[in-house]
Amino acid sequence: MGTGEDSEMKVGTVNYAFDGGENSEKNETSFGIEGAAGTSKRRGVQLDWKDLTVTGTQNKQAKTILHNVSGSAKPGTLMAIMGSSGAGKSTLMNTLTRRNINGLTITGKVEVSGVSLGEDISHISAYIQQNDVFIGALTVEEHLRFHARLKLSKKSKSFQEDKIKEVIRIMGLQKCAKTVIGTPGLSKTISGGEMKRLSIASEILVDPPIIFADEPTSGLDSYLASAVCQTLKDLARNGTTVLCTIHQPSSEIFDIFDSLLLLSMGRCVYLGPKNEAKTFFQSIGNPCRENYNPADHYIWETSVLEGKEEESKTKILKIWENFNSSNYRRQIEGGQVESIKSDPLVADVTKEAKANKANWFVSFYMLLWRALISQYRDKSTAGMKFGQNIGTAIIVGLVYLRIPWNANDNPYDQTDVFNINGAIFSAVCSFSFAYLFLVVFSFPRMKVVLRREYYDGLYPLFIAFLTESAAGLPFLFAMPFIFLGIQYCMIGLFPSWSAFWAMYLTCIMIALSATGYGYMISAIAPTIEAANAIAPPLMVPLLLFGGFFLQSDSVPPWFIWLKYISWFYYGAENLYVAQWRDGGFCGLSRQTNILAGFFRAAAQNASECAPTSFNDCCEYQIKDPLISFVDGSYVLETYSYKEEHWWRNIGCLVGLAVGFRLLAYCILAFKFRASNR
Ligand SMILES: Nc1ncnc2c1ncn2[C@@H]1O[C@H](COP(=O)(O)OP(=O)(O)OP(=O)(O)O)[C@@H](O)[C@H]1O
Repeated sequence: MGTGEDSEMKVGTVNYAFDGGENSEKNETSFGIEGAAGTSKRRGVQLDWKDLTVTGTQNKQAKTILHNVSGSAKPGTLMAIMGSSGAGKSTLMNTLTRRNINGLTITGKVEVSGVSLGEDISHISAYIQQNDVFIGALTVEEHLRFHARLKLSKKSKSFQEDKIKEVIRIMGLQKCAKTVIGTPGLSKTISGGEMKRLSIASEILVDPPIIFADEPTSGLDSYLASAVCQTLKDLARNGTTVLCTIHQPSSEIFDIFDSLLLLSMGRCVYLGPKNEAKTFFQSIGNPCRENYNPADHYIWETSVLEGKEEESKTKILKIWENFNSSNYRRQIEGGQVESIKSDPLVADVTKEAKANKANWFVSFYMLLWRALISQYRDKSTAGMKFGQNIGTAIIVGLVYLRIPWNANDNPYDQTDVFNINGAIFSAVCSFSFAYLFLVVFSFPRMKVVLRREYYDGLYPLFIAFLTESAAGLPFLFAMPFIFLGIQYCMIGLFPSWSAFWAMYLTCIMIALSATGYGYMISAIAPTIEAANAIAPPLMVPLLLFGGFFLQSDSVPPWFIWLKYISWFYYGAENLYVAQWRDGGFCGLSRQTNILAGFFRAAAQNASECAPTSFNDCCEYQIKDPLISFVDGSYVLETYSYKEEHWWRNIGCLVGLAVGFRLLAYCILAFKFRASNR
C-alpha cells in the first residue's frame, strides 16, 4: 500500500512527521480493523490553503463566506473541521476539493505539497460524501469490483481482486462482502455503518494521499460513528492526509482526532493540535469546564447565539483576532510548503490516477454489467414487472374475450370491430403507461448514482446513459411478445403471422418510445417524487392528440405538434393497419337486429349470412358501409388509418425512441454540468 517505511520524510520543501496523534493506540470500536496501520506507511502529501477568501451572492448582494482562511493538513493526521451551522465548513471543504463552487469567487491558493493542482486535485484525493449512494442490487464485493475495474483499469485483474480483498479487510466488511447492499425504503439493506465503511472502501481502493470526508458520522449511532472515525484515523496513521467535517462529536469521538480546525462566521478561529485547543481557549479567557465535552464548548463559544447576535459576533471576532496573533497562526504559516511548479510524488500520483482510468470500452462493459444486475437481479422487482405486464394483458383479454379466438372459426362481426379496436386502444395505453412508469420509478434513483459518479470522473456520462438504455432492451423485447401472445389468444386478433410480427414490431417501438419519454421526464424532474408527479400530466396530451379522441383535422393548430411527438399516433395506426389490412372480417353486428327497423335491408341480408368460414361470410357481406364494415379496409378508412403509413410510422417511432433518449441525455448532461459538482 505504501511506498515508504520512514516515519519522517521530506516531500516538497518540508519534513512531515507522522505523529499520528496521541491516540495512535488501537481503539476498541474500530471494527477490529487491522487497518491501514497494519500495512507500511506511505509517503504523504501536505495540503495547504493560503489566504482563501470565498465570496458568493445572497439576495443579489455579495457575501463573503470565507475570510482569508489559511491552514495546513499534514500527512498522517486526522483533522476535524468543526463549527456551528453556517460557519463555512462545507464551503471550505468544497473550495479545497473544487466541488460545488459554481457562482463563488475564490481568491487565495490551494496547494498539494506546494503544487497548485486546480481540478486535478480530484486525482490525488478521495471525497467521502455525507450521503451514501449505491446501486442497491449489487453486493458489497460487486460494488467494490465495479469501482476497482474503473479506477484501476490498467492494473491486472488479480491486482484488482487483491485490492478488493484488502479494502474489505481494512474496512471490516468481511461479514457482509457477499450481501446485497439494498435500497433504503425499498429493500433490506446492510447497516448504516457498513454503508459508510463501504463508501470509504470504494474511495481507498486507489490509495488516495488525501481523503476528504463530509460529515461521515451523520445518521450513525455513537458506536458506529466512533468506529467510522477510528477507521479514518487508521487510514491517517498510514500516512494519508484526512480532513473531516463533523457536527458536535461526542468527547469519545473528538478524542480520536489529531488536529482541529474551528470555523466561525467564515473565519478560522483555531487551527492546531486538538489537545492544545483547550489551552488556547483558556488563554483567551474562555476555559472549558471540567468534565465537559470540549467539542461542545468550542462550538458553543464560537456560535452566534439567538437574541445575543451582536454580543456573540463581537466575542467571535475577538477570538479570531486572538488566534491571528497567536503562535498557532504563525506555526501554520511557517509550516506551509512554499509554492513550487511540480513535485515528483504529486506528479506521479496524478499521472497514475489518470492512466488508471478506464477507457470507453471497459466503462461500457462494466456499466452494462452493473445495469443488467440492477435491472434483473431483484427477482421481486423483475417478477413485478413481468407480473404487471401479464396481468394487464389478461385483464384486457378478459374484457374483450372472444371464444373461439381464431377468426376463421369465429369470423369478426361488427361488434368485434369495435371491441378489437377498443382492445388495441387499451393495449397501447396500458402498455405505454406501464413502460413509462417503469423508467420513471427506477431511473431517478439511478440518476443520483450517475450524478455522483460523473462528478467523481468515473466514466463519461453518455456511456452510462447508453448502457442504462441497453440493459432494458431484453425486457422491452420479451414483454411485448408475451403481452401480444396473450392478447392474440384471448381477443382473437387477425390470425396471421405477418399481422402478429407487424404488431410485435410496433409494440416494441411503442415500448421504446414510452421508455424514452420516461427517461426524458426523469431527466427533467429534480427528484423521484417530482418525476412521478409530472409523468401523468406530461403523458396525457400525447394520448389526447394521438388520434383516439380527436380527429386530426379538429386538433387546434397550436397543439398540432403534440400529435407528431405522440407514439400513440404512430403506434395505434400501425396496430390497426396490422389487424385490418389483410381483409379482416365481415358480417353483421349482433346488435344490428335491434336496429332492424332502420336497417331493415341490412337485417334481411344478415339472415342470409350464415358464415361457416371467413370467406363464406364475406360473400354475404353487406355493402352499405354506413351500417357495417365490409372488410378491414373499411375499418381503416373509417378511422383514416392508411396502410401506406406503415413504414413512415415505424421510422417516426424509431425517431421518437432515439429522440427522447437524446433529449434526456442532453438535459442530464446540461444539468450535471450547470449544477454544482
Ligand atoms: N453559493 C453560496 N452563495 C452565497 N452564500 C452561500 C453559498 N454557499 C453557502 N453560503 C452561505 O455561507 C454560509 C456558510 O455556509 P456553509 O454551508 O459553508 O456552512 P456550514 O458550516 O457547512 O453549515 P452546515 O453545518 O449547516 O452545513 C451560510 O450562511 C450559507 O448560507
